[in-house]
Amino acid sequence: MNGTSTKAPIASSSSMDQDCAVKTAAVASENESIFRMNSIDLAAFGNEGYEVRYLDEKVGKGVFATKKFSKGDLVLVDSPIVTCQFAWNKQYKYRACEYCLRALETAEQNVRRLTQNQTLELPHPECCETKPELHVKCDKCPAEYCSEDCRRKAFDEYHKILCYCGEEPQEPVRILDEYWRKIHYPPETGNVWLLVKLLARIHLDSSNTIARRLSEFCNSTTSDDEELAHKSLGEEFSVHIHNLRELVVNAMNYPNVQQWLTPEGFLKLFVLIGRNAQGVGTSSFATYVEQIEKLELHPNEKKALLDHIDNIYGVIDAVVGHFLDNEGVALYPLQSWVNHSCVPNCEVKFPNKNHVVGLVASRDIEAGEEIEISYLDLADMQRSRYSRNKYLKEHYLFECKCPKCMEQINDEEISTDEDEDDDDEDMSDAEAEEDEEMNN
Ligand SMILES: C[S@@+](CC[C@H](N)C(=O)[O-])C[C@H]1O[C@@H](n2cnc3c(N)ncnc32)[C@H](O)[C@@H]1O
Repeated sequence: MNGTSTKAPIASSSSMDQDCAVKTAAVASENESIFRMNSIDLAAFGNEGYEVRYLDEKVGKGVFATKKFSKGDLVLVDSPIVTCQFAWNKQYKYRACEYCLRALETAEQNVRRLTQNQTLELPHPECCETKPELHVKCDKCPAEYCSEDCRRKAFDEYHKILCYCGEEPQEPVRILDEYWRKIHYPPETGNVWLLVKLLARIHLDSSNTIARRLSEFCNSTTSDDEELAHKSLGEEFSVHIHNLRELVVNAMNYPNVQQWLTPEGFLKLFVLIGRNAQGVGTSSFATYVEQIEKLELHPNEKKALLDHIDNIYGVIDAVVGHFLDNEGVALYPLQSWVNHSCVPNCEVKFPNKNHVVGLVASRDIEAGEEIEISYLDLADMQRSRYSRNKYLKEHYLFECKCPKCMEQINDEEISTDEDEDDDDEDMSDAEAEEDEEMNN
């Protein structure tokens, strides 16, 4: 799922056989030795409001409402296995909790940085939810956390083996970080750190729970009928994938993760993340604005306040454009089973202002309907059917059959200008260096 957007639907829920609920799915393809899907007790993932069903070989699993939801209801909440901030977002000093991505700047610090105006003042400071008094740092590296709880969880789950432990430029994880930034320019949609953190978690997890969970994600690099191949299998990526693997091997060469360090295993893990990860976004200013909107003030005062906020957004737009939030990516055990539609019934939100994801009904949903989100961001959703599906095929290995795509099925097969920008995440070394210099 892209950026801070989401994923969208599958076959329209109405066309789905509502009796197709299979509570236990064994859907491994024979040759997927590394990631063989175990039998999953899908019923175990049920909840009061939804259940997970196995649909068919092509689509795999999906999540279905078991009760009626009204527009605005929170349908599902999930916490990730791993989260990481985008490399460039961090490089540009967007301060977020290393564990949960909660914004660490106060709203005022946030707008001062984004507007490059160090004298800007925000009224009603009580509306800022940032709690600097709770923030803690790693003893050895620059990692910052929103609370002692996040610091401890990060340390136990992965940080004890990923901490920079100093500023040595030859540190394998630093080299990997620099290489990633050189080949992956904003807007970022993924991060090799998610993969590294995942390997660290597997290495440190004596109960093998993480490795088992990994086997539950769809992970093949081609579609079932082998007609569609993931974009990262393309020739233009082969050198980068080769180099990234070597750098990850240097950093993470632990005996119990070897199966994911072979060329085949690494590629599968890379594609697994691409097909299943969800963008996460947090912002202390946006949270502040939400609280401001709830204030009960005299109408004139409220209007003046909202005008002031509008002006600030205008300046931010002129200075940093859309590069507004702390942004990153996370891998969710349950939310990643929600399929895509170009006319989704749920929106992805972050109700706790951190990496906890919530799906909120964007319209009324009937019991039995499939829960669907959009894997495309708002701008991409406006593209032609051809453009939307080009992206979905290359990144998610399916062609969308949602009502909107079916309605547009006879439209001319034309791409929009944005298609040409599809590879904008890939940057030449020269561009990256130039940008890094600007940043320093
Ligand atoms: C994040 S996973 C969603 C859950 C997935 N169905 C599973 O079984 O784990 C994304 C993958 O689900 C499948 N998928 C999602 N939406 C789909 C749709 N509208 N039509 C067909 N396949 C879809 C694609 O294989 C895609 O790469």
